[in-house]
Amino acid sequence: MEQSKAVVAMQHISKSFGKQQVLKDIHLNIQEGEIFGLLGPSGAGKTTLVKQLVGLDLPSSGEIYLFQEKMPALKLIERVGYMAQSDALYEELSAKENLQFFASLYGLKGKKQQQRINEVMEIVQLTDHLTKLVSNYSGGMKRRLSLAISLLHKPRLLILDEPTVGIDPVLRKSIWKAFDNLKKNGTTIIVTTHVMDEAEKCDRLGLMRNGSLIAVGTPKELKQQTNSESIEEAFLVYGGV
Ligand SMILES: Nc1ncnc2c1ncn2[C@@H]1O[C@H](COP(=O)(O)OP(=O)(O)OP(=O)(O)O)[C@@H](O)[C@H]1O
Repeated sequence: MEQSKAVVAMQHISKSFGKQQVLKDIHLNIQEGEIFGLLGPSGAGKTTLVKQLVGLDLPSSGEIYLFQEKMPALKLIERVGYMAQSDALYEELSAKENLQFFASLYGLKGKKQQQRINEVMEIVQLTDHLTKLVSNYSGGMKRRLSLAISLLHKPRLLILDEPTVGIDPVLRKSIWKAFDNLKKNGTTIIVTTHVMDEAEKCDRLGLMRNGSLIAVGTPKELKQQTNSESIEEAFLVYGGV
């Protein structure tokens, strides 16, 4: 795959915490407008990998380029939207106040801010709960609010760590529809997931196990190469289980 135009290029990324090597020589390019899924069991290193991508942590070795610029680079922040695995919300504030706070960090003010807040809340179907205190939100609602916040500044690259945990299948479907719409506008999306039906919706998947990327390909390719009926089965074949 062509590296020069890649939105994300990871070269020989390794990460250790003390003696534990958590990422092992990861090499991966992701192109503009792709929905790329990172799939792997708990502890495989998915969160650690996306943290290196957004610059929340530095790899022990290797290089990361976003939009052909070497990370870490502060100016890339405005092009990247990140939704962490645990919600970083102000519980004592309303959803609207949370959105206003994050929007102002991105320099969104006045009418434009209000308009964008309405747009992102519509995407996640929380419009009717705009003024509710976050402490009164359900777990799934908090996930959706976090997603709305990550969309506020219209990032070109969206990195989502298990965005649909605690969200029921109907809403999950509508959120994936929103991802498809963002993709159509050229947004690149990286999503970590445990959910197999979500994995099937990705353009390409990276299968992670024990800190290594053991296979990369479209869901169809991964199944064909392993003679598998499902991604789950393909994963087990690649993992040698
Ligand atoms: N700050 C840290 N210090 C020490 N070890 C860490 C740290 N962060 C992650 N690890 C270790 O790195 C390994 C990978 O963790 P990571 O959270 O990346 O996995 P994951 O694939 O995202 O798992 P899950 O699906 O459960 O979120 C685990 O063994 C974890 O304990």
